[in-house]
Amino acid sequence: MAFKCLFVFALADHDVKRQEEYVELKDVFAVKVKRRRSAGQQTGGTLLGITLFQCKKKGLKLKEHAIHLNNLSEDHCEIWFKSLKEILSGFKNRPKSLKVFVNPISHKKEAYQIYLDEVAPLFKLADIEADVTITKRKGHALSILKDCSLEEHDGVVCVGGDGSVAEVAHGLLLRAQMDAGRDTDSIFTPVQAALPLGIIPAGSTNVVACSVHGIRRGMTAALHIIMGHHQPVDVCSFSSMGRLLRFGFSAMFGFGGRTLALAERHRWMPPSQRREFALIKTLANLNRDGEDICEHGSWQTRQGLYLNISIMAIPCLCSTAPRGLAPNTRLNNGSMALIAVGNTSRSEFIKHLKRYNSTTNQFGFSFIETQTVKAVKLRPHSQGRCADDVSENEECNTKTMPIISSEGTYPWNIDADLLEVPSELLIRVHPQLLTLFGADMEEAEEAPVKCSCI
Ligand SMILES: Nc1ncnc2c1ncn2[C@@H]1O[C@H](COP(=O)(O)OP(=O)(O)OP(=O)(O)O)[C@@H](O)[C@H]1O
Repeated sequence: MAFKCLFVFALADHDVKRQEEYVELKDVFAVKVKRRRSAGQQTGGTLLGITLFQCKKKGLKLKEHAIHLNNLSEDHCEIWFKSLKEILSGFKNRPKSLKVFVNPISHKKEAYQIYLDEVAPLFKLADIEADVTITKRKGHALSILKDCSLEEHDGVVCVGGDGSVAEVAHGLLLRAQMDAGRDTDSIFTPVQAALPLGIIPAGSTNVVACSVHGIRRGMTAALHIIMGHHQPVDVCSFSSMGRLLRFGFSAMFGFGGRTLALAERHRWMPPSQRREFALIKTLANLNRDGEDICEHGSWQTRQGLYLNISIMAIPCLCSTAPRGLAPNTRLNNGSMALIAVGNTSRSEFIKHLKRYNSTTNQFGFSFIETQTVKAVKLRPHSQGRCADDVSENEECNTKTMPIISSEGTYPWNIDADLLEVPSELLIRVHPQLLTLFGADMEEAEEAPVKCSCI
């Protein structure tokens, strides 16, 4: 639907010229009557015309752009305002009511401020009702999503980092299974989430937001929600002993799981410091886990010593891996990337890690195997493995250190969240199980490859 505007403007030499410009109404998300008011005046004021708010695209960024149409007639402005409002309210997928979860402790504790500064004013402009919960503890969003009435909402929004996004995505999907009467204590076929999920990135890595928006920007994320841009994504389910543990987007076992477990045990440290500490210490104590990996299809089996195993349903873009932790998968190609890093020397492993930051293929090593899979069963083997919190000077002795943690479980890093799993884990991909508010990254231009760390 194209909306034709005629602008008349005065040039510097006072020569008046006419110039025609077009605005497509599908790019407009709000309309307001414009009035001049004195300071403190809440109502009334001198009519100036109407203002259209357009969503403009520049590369991967979305920006708000105001177009003022001057008209001093109350009657004309009222007709225009009402007609435009009616057209805008007819656009499919644009939410009118949202359930919003804000994690106040994400990253530098700035999630609520990001919401207030960058998101809430745009929601207000677009006449979107937002029911905001500031989460009080881990699991708070999940417990609300299990019980609350979702009928009056058109979407759920999470303002936070990957841990928060994973919790809200899991909550939405779990709720859908409960509503559909699925038995999650069995290997079941899950149903899709009832509502789309919007992500306002406010964490430290934001891999889900970056994978679905291409960039980390509150305004872009908010405008994708307001405009109702839908992006279906594949989701994994993680089950052990026939029971669903959770839904998620990515999992790491071995180096990735152990680094997170160690970081979690040093929660008292500032976030970036504890991540760096855990990374260095796990590298220093680098050891190999014995694993069986069965891939789906004809269930191919691999058995051996591995340093790390990653299974990812989405590319997992972030600033430290601008092409993604799993550049060989897509948001909704119905499969997962399995990346198995076999036994090698510490220096070769570090070379592989460093390549995530560069444009060189991080998987171009003889000790790495990548596969495209629909399901994976991973069974860790009880053989020499170091505990991660050996003291700084203590040598790691694989003969005496316990294979599994004191709780008798193996640490998995599932969407940056630590999950202790007692035995074999079954990971299945479920095509397009969740809809996110975001760009179609297949159509979007490639994000520039920049690197900074490791
Ligand atoms: N009020 C709260 N106090 C403590 N933990 C909370 C609270 N609200 C939510 N959480 C939990 O905090 C965890 C981490 O949050 P989040 O992922 O948003 O931040 P982050 O760790 O800084 O970011 P990233 O995961 O991108 O590194 C989540 O698992 C979430 O469940």
